[in-house]
Amino acid sequence: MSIFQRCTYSFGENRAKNVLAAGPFGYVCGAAGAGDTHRGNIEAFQHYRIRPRVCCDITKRDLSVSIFGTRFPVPFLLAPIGVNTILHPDGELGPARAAAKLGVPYILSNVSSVPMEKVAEAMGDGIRWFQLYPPKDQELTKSFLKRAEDSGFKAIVVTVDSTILGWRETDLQNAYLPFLTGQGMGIYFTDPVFCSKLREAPHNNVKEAALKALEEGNNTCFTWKELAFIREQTRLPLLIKGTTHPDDALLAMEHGVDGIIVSNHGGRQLDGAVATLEALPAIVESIQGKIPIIMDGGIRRGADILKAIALGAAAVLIGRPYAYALAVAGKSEVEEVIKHLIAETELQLAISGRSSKNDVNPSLLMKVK
Ligand SMILES: Cc1cc2nc3c(=O)[nH]c(=O)nc-3n(C[C@H](O)[C@H](O)[C@H](O)COP(=O)(O)O)c2cc1C
Ligand SMILES: CCCCCCC(=O)C(=O)O
Repeated sequence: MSIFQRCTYSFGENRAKNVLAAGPFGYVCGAAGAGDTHRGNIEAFQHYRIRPRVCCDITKRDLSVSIFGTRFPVPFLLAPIGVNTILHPDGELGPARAAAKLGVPYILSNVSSVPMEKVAEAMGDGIRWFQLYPPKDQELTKSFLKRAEDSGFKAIVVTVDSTILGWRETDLQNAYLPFLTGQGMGIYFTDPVFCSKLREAPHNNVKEAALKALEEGNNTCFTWKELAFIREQTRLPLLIKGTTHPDDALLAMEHGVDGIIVSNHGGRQLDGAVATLEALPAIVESIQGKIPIIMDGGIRRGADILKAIALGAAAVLIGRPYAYALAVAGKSEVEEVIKHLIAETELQLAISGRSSKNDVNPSLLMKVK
């Protein structure tokens, strides 16, 4: 089976491929190295099958989940995906508005093409979290965090698996790096601390400004010490995104994080890395329910969402499926993806003989491979 055929309904890669040029399509669909981890994330869901119960009252169904004291209607959020203007002119405003309309939380990428204040304005009361690629400069870190707090973002997600970019062969072949034309720079280029480091305004020399931003994000000396610094700077719930190792999950908790996102960046960073669904149980075991664990990587279907929850995830992130939809027709198509995933997950839950997310536990699954 091709991994191109698993996205919900008709929102998959194929439709995005029809509307995107080779560079942007390769960027979103591509992965690191041979793509083994990207494929592995998706295939891992086939190693588990759902074992439904019957003769259960499934008339009332509740998919809602509470994280950091906020109740979400469904157990998924939209993953941070940067540089959305390569997919659609609305950029991040498309998924942000779709998520807000349907009550699904949206995690805004640090490399958004749209400034975070504009995304916040577009979302109104919609639940939003801010994803940080910790820059080298701590003053810039503080500025990003303050802007996020002032704009009503309710949690900070620090992505820790991408202080250096992976070996992305499709992008290398296409010589494609969208940041150099200023895409994905909406937050950097509007930041006073960042702009004070430049010789001229970013829009007068886009390439130089973008290279400076990439240099900030290329933070190869980021360690637990710098995470502790971030912890001190915000009272918002703090999550790390990008671990698959139980020891790192424990270390993160010791450094005061409030949640873990088990992720390998959709296979875009370390090829050959363990699939996230396979990594999840050991992390659940190590954390012992003390803080919520969210996972992403390969979630394409309602069945995938149920399987991740059964293995201990509090919620999951939807990544590429909404990016493909954005490319096809902007906000309205992102809404369609979200609606389809909600409907499919709810039906899957019911037909499994469960009426609430709280009834979903490892007994729902059978390991088959
Ligand atoms: C085009 C693209 C851009 C991404 N940008 C970011 C980003 O800015 N920050 C981040 O933490 N993760 C980023 N990710 C990773 C996603 O948040 C998520 O971990 C991944 O897409 C999950 O894999 P899946 O899409 O195959 O389900 C990006 C992924 C893609 C496909
Ligand atoms: C400074 C980090 C740039 C990351 C680029 C966006 C991303 O996460 C991805 O393409 O994957």
